[in-house]
This record gives sequence, structure tokens and C-alpha cells, in this order.
Amino acid sequence: MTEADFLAALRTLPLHPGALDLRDDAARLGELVLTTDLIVESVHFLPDDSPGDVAWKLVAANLSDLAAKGAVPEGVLLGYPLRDDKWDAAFLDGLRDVLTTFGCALLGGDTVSGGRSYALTAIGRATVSPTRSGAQAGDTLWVTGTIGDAGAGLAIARGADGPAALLARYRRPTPRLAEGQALAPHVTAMMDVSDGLLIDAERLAAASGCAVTIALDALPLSPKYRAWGGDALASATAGDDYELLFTLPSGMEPPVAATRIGSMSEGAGLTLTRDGAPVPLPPTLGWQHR
Ligand SMILES: Nc1ncnc2c1ncn2[C@@H]1O[C@H](COP(=O)(O)OP(=O)(O)OP(=O)(O)O)[C@@H](O)[C@H]1O
Ligand SMILES: Cc1ncc(C[n+]2csc(CCOP(=O)(O)O)c2C)c(N)n1
Ligand SMILES: [Mg+2]
Ligand SMILES: [Mg+2]
Ligand SMILES: [Mg+2]
Repeated sequence: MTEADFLAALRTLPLHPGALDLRDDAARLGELVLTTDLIVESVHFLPDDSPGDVAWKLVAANLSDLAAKGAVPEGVLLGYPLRDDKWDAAFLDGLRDVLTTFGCALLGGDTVSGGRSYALTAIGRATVSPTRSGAQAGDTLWVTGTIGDAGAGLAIARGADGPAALLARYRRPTPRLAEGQALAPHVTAMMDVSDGLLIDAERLAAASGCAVTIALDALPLSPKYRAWGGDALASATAGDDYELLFTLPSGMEPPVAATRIGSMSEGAGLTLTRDGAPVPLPPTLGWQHR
């Protein structure tokens, strides 16, 4: 089964209305926003990544889903498999670091022995909380920050040459919490980019019942990513970006720094353009577990 098959099967189970049909970044219970994400060795991080970086990525990936809902983090629950004293102590240092950095506190969790997968549930609060499903034909599509840096960072972590700044974007992503809170009252739809810009934009479009067009030449690529030799199509399918993807009514400017990368229209599916002309879709649009 693929991840998508499993989610489709889960939708046949009793679903809470706050689950948003399992088509969103987080669940909503009144003002509370709840999300959970695991990270697994050799799937989400490399065996020689430092324990502090693993703790950082675990928390940051979850807080990014809270950011997508415009939420203020309230606390986290940690699922932790013990390893050895040195690793566990270094993980705790990283956990302290990331929680302090993003103003978040521990609520609880569970400690076990066993494999190298780490779970976190993050809980936040939002009075105004966008979904992935509110985009309308005619809306413009935007993304914060730059994309592709973390994908390049993974290649560098695996031994390619490249700058430490790209590696850092893979190992220590920044959840766009302030941006998400500022955007929430204005956007028609919002999500974070974890699996790849193209696959995630297609999901936002599908949840909204729209088609989406993305201009490859409009994608925000960092100078370091360009100098490294990265191209737009690779940036848009790599994932691990943890930037915010959102839609606005036509003519509206976002209240935070962001790049306009496309638009929504009637219909379904993803169209890519370069210099205004359609180009073929790549064989895979992003990351899917199987
Ligand atoms: N095993 C599961 N059981 C219940 N719900 C799940 C499960 N896996 C995913 N979901 C739900 O499916 C929806 C989409 O999840 P998904 O993990 O794709 O979103 P995400 O966390 O934003 O992305 P990513 O995991 O790539 O960061 C969410 O509502 C999530 O809670
Ligand atoms: C060692 C290693 N190999 C590949 C990748 C790429 N990757 C893995 S999972 C994922 C999507 C987000 O995860 P999820 O959807 O589970 O939240 C991406 C982009 C990585 N980060 N580390
Ligand atoms: Mg998400
Ligand atoms: Mg998830
Ligand atoms: Mg995913």
C-alpha cells in the first residue's frame, strides 16, 4: 500500500469532524490545533546526523504544520526510544534548544526501547485557522522563503560538495510560525510544503476542488541553491522545505515576504509552465511513503 492508499482506507473509519477528512495539515478541536508526525532513521534523517539535529527536525516538522494553520504553539508530546546515554543526552540538549527557540513547552509523551523512530504531537491555538480546501478559481498562489535548499542539503549530507547553509536547511528547518499567524486571516487556503512543492500544491488544489498552474521560472530559488547548480524542477519535487504555500484572492498582496508562483482555476490537476508555455510534468511530483 502507498501512503495515499492507506489514507484512503482510513477515511472509511469513523472520522471526527475536526479531522478535516484527513486532507489537511492538522486537526481542529475548537481553538485547538493538533498534529503528529514521526521521523525515522534513513527515511527522514541520515544515520550519522547528530541527535540534536534529529530532535530539531522532529519538532520543527510538527511546528510547521501548526504554522500552516496560523496557530501559536502551546505544547508537545514526545514519543522517544532510548538508545545510549550519550545519544539520549545529546537529543535532550537539542530538544531543549528547539523548544526554547520556538517558545514551546513539553506536555508529556512516552519513553520506550526499540527502533530509531521518533514521534511528536504538537498542539497549538488559533482563533482564525485556514484549511487546504478554501482556494477558489482566480486566486493567486504564493510561497514563503526559498525552495530546494533542503533537497540540496540532503545531497550534501550524502557526500556531495556544497555550502553549510544548504546542509543546515536540511538538518534544522525553520517552521514559519510568525508568517503563518500573520497570513491566517487573509489566505483562502494554506498548507506547509513537506513532500515537495508540486505534490503539495496538487493536494491543495484537489482539497479546494480547483486546478493549479505553477510557473517554474517564478519559483524562489536561493542564490546558494543556484550557485550549487540546483534547478527549478528539482527544487519543486525535493520536499523538506517547510515553507508555507497559500492562496489569496486576485489582487491581494500578502502581509509577509512571499513569492507569487502561480494561480488557481476551474477544473482539476496541475499544469507547469516555463516562459508562459506548458511543460510536461516530471514522473514524480514529490515524496510519497510506500
Ligand atoms: N496513520 C494515520 N492515522 C490517522 N490519520 C493520519 C495518518 N497518517 C496521516 N493522517 C492524516 O492525514 C492527513 C494528511 O497527513 P500528512 O502526513 O500527509 O500531512 P502533513 O503532516 O501535513 O504532511 P507531512 O507528513 O508530509 O509533513 C492529516 O490529516 C493527518 O492527520
Ligand atoms: C535520509 C533521507 N532521505 C530522504 C529524505 C526526503 N524525505 C523523506 S520523507 C520526506 C517528506 C516529509 O516526510 P513526511 O511526509 O513523513 O512528514 C522527504 C522529502 C530525507 N529527508 N532524508
Ligand atoms: Mg503539512
Ligand atoms: Mg504528517
Ligand atoms: Mg508526507
